[in-house]
Amino acid sequence: MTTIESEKMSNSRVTREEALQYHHEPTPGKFDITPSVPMTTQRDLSLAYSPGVAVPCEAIHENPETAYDYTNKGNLVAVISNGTAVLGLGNLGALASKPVMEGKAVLFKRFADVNAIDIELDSIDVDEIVKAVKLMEPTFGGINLEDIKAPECFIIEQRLKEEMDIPVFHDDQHGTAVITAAGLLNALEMSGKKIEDVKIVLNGAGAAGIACIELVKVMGARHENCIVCDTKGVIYQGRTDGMNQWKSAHAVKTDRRTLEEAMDGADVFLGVSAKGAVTQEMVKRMAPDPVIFAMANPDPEITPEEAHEVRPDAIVATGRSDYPNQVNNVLGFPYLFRGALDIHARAINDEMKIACAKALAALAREDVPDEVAVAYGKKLTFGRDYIIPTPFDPRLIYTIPPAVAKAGSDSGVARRPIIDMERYTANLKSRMDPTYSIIRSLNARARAAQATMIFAEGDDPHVLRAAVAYQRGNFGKALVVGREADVKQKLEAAGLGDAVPELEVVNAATTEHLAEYKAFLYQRLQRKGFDRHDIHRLAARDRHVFSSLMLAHGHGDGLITGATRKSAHVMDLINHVFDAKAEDGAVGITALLHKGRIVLIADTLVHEWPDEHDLADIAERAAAVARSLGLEPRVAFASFSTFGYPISERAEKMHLAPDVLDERGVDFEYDGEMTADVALNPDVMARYPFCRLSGPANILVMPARHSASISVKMMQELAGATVIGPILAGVEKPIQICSTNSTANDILNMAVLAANKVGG
Ligand SMILES: NC(=O)C1=CN([C@@H]2O[C@H](COP(=O)(O)OP(=O)(O)OC[C@H]3O[C@@H](n4cnc5c(N)ncnc54)[C@H](OP(=O)(O)O)[C@@H]3O)[C@@H](O)[C@H]2O)C=CC1
Ligand SMILES: CC(=O)C(=O)O
Ligand SMILES: [Mg+2]
Repeated sequence: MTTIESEKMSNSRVTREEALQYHHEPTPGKFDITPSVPMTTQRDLSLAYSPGVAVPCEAIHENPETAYDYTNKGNLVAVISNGTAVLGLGNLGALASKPVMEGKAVLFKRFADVNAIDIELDSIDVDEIVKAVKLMEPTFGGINLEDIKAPECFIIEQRLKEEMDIPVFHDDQHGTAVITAAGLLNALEMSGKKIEDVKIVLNGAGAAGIACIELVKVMGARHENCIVCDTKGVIYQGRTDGMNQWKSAHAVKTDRRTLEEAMDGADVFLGVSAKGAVTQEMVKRMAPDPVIFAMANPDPEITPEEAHEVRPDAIVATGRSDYPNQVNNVLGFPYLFRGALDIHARAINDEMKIACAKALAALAREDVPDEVAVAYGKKLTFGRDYIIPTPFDPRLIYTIPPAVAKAGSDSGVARRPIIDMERYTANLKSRMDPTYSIIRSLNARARAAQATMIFAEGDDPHVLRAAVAYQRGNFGKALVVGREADVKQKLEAAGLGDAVPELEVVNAATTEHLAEYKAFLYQRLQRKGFDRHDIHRLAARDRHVFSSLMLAHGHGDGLITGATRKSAHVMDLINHVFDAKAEDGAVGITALLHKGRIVLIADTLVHEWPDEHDLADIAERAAAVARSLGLEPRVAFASFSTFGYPISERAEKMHLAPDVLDERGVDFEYDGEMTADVALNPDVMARYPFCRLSGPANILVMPARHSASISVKMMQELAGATVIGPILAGVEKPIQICSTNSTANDILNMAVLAANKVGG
């Protein structure tokens, strides 16, 4: 299987139902707004609203620049569309463009920590749109125009730039042009050609097309070497049909009239037009080592498979995330605005765009760090399948905005230039939520493991959704335990009828291995009061036991269960097949993800009331799990007392546990006992200068299972923390016990964790 095939398979199975469900749950749409200040007391109310709010109002009235200090203006961008060119889908109107605009807003946040709000304007009148956007100037630090069709977009952007004192940036024009320029620089280097010499064909003379060809010409491409086409074919000198001033500027003297003729001998094809606009016949006519950027969304002008079939020597890029070489403005707009906002820019000018393109091109040539390779499940090296950085590259956030900010400062559009670039870069690094990269690494490792996962509870719709997602996400094979008719009916009811033929159902009543399983179980339980009748009942009728038997016999690599029954009960059943008790060394560890932090809580599942030796065992197991997640462990033995005060019989074991680890000579940091605030808050920890932890704890070993479990549930319910686990460590095979209120996504996360254990 080629890289392209495997890469495409891993992500492309997005069904209509999945896309609609993604947009519907947990709440309709793709983002929420949360306050960043306390808003609980009467005093908070007095500060946030009347009378306190009057003070910043007057300050801003006196000095408008202080709006950047006292409001969210400086980190707020409006994503504005009228829906006249929604991706390559055409004029869907303002309302139907909202999912794309919400999506762009989420990408701003995810990739560059820029707050963005979508605004859909129900108008095709240029004057009306200009007026509406201009009136919003006080609110925003920048304006990102999106999916507004040409030629109106050119007039709207130009007028707004002239009339507004904040950056106005039409992403489809300049975002696309910047990324195209970056990709093209590298692709031409690969094919050993010079931009001054190459023959370029551009298909699509709209927002994206005109901006791309202009930037490519600024970079050195010669006017006479560039042929631009639209729906009417080649834009030649003297053409009158379907023309406008922006197209006319790129008309050339030529006899060629069709795209097919234009492609004859071309070195580069740039497509920002529509699905399927390019045929294999056209591609065949291109020059050796052709560069093909088929960037129409959601479907390209020609797929990489089609292009490579007839031209194995082609360097191919698309706008999609499921092929190598994603030339998409997502690599630009988050970082261009981050850099622009951070210097309180008045505009995003050409210097900033060129700096962005050059920085992107340079980043793709750099050695790709292992963490990126792990996240993508393969080593990326500068070459035909890697001419541009991948959108999830964590280096983008601290590489591109500094280049943009510097260019903005040097070219005079900064209200507040960055003085200390090193410090700025360090701030950008710490700005991004580290939990993203951990989750991505877990996913990548799970994909590499290709584990066959047993989903024990095939009668539960959440479990079925997770099993389908596991398989469609290319993590491996999902085996669902249940009755075929029942699984089919539940899948259909969940809107996943098309997944029925994909999932393998294992029915205990009809499996060929039942006799083997029963013999194994009888061997284990015969001296524990179980007769052959009991064994049959357990093996054939209890899906937790049956699934555990499958796992024990290697008929699956990992087991996911517990979504329908209480975990303690499920643990008892699993213990019939595996040695997963406290005395066997089993430990339950739950990961809490909240506000960019990951904290492991242990033991949330197995030890009811551990003594100091058990606590030391738990710490060791948790430290190993932390390392497998890429965290350097810092263990705190949590208590209601800190370093011996107040004295209490209940806290004594927490006080003694570090001594046990001292004796064992372990290779990670630990200390205690201490309260949760000492463990987690560096300022409070600083009151105990002798504390041996070098930073806030990322593992809290709890005094008992009840306190561990209560803490997790409180963080989940009160703080909205994401919970992964409990991860069952210290058991021979990967088993994950979900909770009864798990969502399909929680269950999928558990399967990913189990697959990570299979991968080692
Ligand atoms: N990968 C990326 O990052 C980006 C990709 N795009 C994609 O580029 C495409 C165009 O977007 P945008 O410029 O905003 O839209 P516009 O509506 O502004 O322009 C569309 C242009 O494409 C031309 N066109 C449409 N269909 C064909 C066809 N079959 N053959 C030749 N030309 C055609 C139109 O011709 P005419 O003038 O004759 O009507 C027009 O010139 C979309 O598919 C969009 O998804 C856009 C931005 C970023
Ligand atoms: C990517 C993008 O902005 C588009 O296709 O319109
Ligand atoms: Mg767009």
